[in-house]
Amino acid sequence: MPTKITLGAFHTLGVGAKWYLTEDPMRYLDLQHWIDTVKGYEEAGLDFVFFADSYGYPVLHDHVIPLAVERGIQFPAADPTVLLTALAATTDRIGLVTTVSTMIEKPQTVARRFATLDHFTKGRVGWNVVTGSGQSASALLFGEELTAHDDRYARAEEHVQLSLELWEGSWEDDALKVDAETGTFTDSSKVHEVEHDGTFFKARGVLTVPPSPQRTPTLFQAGTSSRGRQFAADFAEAVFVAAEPDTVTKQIADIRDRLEANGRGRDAISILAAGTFFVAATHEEAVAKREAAVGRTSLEDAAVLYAYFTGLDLMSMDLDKPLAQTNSDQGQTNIDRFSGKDGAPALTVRQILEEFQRNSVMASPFVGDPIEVTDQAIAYIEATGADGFLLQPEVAGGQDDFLEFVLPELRRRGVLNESQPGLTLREQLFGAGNNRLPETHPGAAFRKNSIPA
Ligand SMILES: Cc1cc2nc3c(=O)[nH]c(=O)nc-3n(C[C@H](O)[C@H](O)[C@H](O)COP(=O)(O)O)c2cc1C
Repeated sequence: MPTKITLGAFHTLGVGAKWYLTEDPMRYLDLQHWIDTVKGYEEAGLDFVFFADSYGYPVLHDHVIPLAVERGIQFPAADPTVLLTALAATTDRIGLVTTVSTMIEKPQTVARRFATLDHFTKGRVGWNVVTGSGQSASALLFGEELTAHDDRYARAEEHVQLSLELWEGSWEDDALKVDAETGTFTDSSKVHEVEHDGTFFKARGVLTVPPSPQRTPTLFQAGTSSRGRQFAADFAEAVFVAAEPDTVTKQIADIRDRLEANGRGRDAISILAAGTFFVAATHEEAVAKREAAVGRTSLEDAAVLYAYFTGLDLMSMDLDKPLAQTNSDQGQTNIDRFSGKDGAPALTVRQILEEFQRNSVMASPFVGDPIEVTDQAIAYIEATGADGFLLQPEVAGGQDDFLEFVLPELRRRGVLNESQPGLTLREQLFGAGNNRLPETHPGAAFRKNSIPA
């Protein structure tokens, strides 16, 4: 068990899956709603809030699936990087993490935006690096061919390498002078042009944003395919996983083995398991909440959702047989999850649809009274080797239940990684003083000076 459990809250800037059960489905476009929500998380003591993002939406046979548009399934969604500046201004200790895919924008753009956000947040920003869910849609939107799954990771690798070089290698720590007497703004001998001539990107020049508190934003990652886990072990500092406990345990052990092989140390990544919580004063009330949140997802809706994550059309397959296709350039995690890999049984197409109806891409929820669920949560952390939870939103409870019932009990037991004022996000995850990438991270090799972090 980690010394302390880390907690984050998951959101998207999209309409929620069960929007029809909520009072105000459009509040996701209301800035004040997010300011109030995230302020509430900060006051409750969460370590970070995470906004998932993608340019994608459900597509089959090169066209948006009409049912996705009609029912609001992974569609529509707005851009969360724009939201982070407002949250930077209205919070002062919670970590602010969002996704930018390495498939859309160039490293130069991403590096500049996150360096700016790192200043505005005083070092509280994190970048969730993904190769992108809903890839068919975003490839079509940008007028490109769909890039093969593992090639997307090759591009992600080069993207992050160049971004790291821009963040860590452009400016020496003491390059900025701002000396009005001499009129010297920057010591030009301490600003270096980055040169890169790669397969996917080319660059010669400098990052124009002066050094920020973390330099490199805290790097998150979320794809758990085999290629994704290697990418995590190479670059990530925090990873999101979402699967049943046995699978999560194997994924975590695998990521930590790969970390060790890379010389980064088994604890170099904070692994956060996506968790859905239905908690109430009594067990029975909690079960009733869970039932109330099951929603009206039809098998057709579930198939749309599955197509979004995998590109596979389950409705065209034999419902009583296992998946007719087990490779997809769209996303491998939710195929591997059901196709008998890692010792788990292969599910039939009907069982997969039913599982997506119930839990979508998430694992089964925690359900019970506050003591039961706190015990379950701690047992989960001990069994899987995860470092904490990424709390999922739910219409009938979810994060609110967790904050009301579980958080106080975890706090009473002294197992929380209490969020501290004045720390960067990296320090929040790895302890005070760790505001910069550790020397064992590949990004450290780009530093031009030897001033310790
Ligand atoms: C908790 C969690 C959050 C995720 N957030 C995003 C996201 O914001 N954007 C995205 O494109 N993919 C996100 N993913 C990952 C995708 O589901 C998908 O696995 C990945 O983009 C494709 O890589 P893979 O083939 O290695 O799975 C998330 C996954 C998890 C478990």
